[in-house]
Amino acid sequence: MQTAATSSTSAMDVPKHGLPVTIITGFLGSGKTTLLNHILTNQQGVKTAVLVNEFGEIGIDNELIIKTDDDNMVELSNGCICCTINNDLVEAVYKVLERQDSIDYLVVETTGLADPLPVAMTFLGTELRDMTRLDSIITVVDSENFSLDLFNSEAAYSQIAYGDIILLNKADLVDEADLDSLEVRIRDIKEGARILRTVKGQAPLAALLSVGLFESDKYFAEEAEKSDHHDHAHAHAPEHEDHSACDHDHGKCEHDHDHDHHHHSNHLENDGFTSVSFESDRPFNIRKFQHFLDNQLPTNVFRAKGILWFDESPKRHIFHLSGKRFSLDDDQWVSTPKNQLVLIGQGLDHEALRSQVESCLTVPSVSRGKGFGK
Ligand SMILES: Nc1nc2c(ncn2[C@@H]2O[C@H](COP(=O)(O)OP(=O)(O)OP(=O)(O)O)[C@@H](O)[C@H]2O)c(=O)[nH]1
Repeated sequence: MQTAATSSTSAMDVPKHGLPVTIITGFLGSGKTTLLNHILTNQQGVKTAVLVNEFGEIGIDNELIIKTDDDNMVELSNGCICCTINNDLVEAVYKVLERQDSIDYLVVETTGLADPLPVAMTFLGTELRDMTRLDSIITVVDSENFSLDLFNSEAAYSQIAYGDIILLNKADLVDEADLDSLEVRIRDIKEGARILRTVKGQAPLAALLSVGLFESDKYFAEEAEKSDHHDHAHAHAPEHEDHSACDHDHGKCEHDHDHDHHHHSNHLENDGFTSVSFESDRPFNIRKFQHFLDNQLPTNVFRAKGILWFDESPKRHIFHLSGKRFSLDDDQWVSTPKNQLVLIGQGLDHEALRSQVESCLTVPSVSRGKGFGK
C-alpha cells in the first residue's frame, strides 16, 4: 500500500482528522437529493460540505440542491463512483479537507445506480482513512417503487445490504400495510439496520448524522476475504494508488458486473441502465411536450429530471419522473432560460428519444423577445 507521503503535500498539511462522513445512497429517484436538502436546511451551525455524483451527462442536481451561505458543493463529474470516480472522490475530499476552517461534516450523495461499498472503501482503504471518519451509510428507499427483482439490479441490492440507516421514504404514497411488508423484506436483507419511515426525507437529524453506526472492522474482514479471490490490476492515478482499496472495490465490480476497465463508460450502463441527456437554448412548446409525456415516453424510462423552459411560461419548471409518477414544479429563472433534461432507463432507444424530445422544441415566441417571461 502506498503511504500518505506520496499524496500531494498540501493535502498532507491538512490538520483536520476524523471529518465525519455520511454516504447517502438509494435507487434512482428515491429521494436522495430531497434528503440532502432537508439536512442542509436544518443543520444549524454545522457547516456541511456536499459531494454529489450524478448519473447522466448534465448535472441537474447542482441546480436542485439548495445553496447554503458558503459555496459548499462539489459536483463529481459524470461517472460511476464505483470505478471512474475513485480518484476524483479522493481529490474532492481533499479539497474539502483543505477548507479546514469551515467544514464540520461531509455528505456524499451517490448516483442511484452506485454500489455504496466501493465508495465506503475509498474512505476506509485509502489515505483518507486517517482524515475522515465514516459515520454511516444512509439508504433512501422509494416505498412506492421499491422492488429488488423489478430492475434485476445488483446496485439496488447492495444499497440495502450496506445501509446502516434505511429510510422508507415516500411513505405518503403507500399505506401502512405496504410499509410493514416492505420493512420485513428489507430486514431480511439487512438485519439490524435502523429503519425509519419518512416523507421527503424528514427524519430528525439526530437520527441521521453523527450516529456512529458504520462498523469499519466488519468491512475489512469481509473485503479481505473477497480480495483473496481475485487478482486485479487497475490504473488509478499513481498519486492515489492504493491497491488494498482498489482491489476490494473492483473485485466486487468484476464479479458482479463482468466489468471491463478499459471501458469505464460501459460500466455506467450498470444493470442495463443508460441515460439520454438533452440540452437546448430553445423552449419547448408545452402541448408538444405534454404529447411526448402522454403518448411517446416509453415505460422503460424509469427516471427523468429536468429544468424546463416552456415558450408559454415565464417560469422555470422543475420536472421529475420516478417510476410512473411525474411532477412539474415552478420557480423563477435566475439565469437565462434554457432546457435541460436527463432520461434514465433500461434498454432505451437513444436516437428515438432524442428526436422525440427535439421535436417538442419551438422557436421562442415574439412576445418573449419583448420581455414576456424575463
Ligand atoms: N410524494 C413524495 N415525493 C417525494 C418524496 N421524497 C422525494 N420525492 C419526490 O421524488 C422525486 C425524486 O426525488 P429526488 O430527491 O430528486 O431523488 P434522487 O434520489 O435524488 O434522484 P436521483 O439522484 O435521480 O437518483 C422528486 O420529485 C421529489 O420531490 C416523498 O417522501 N414523497
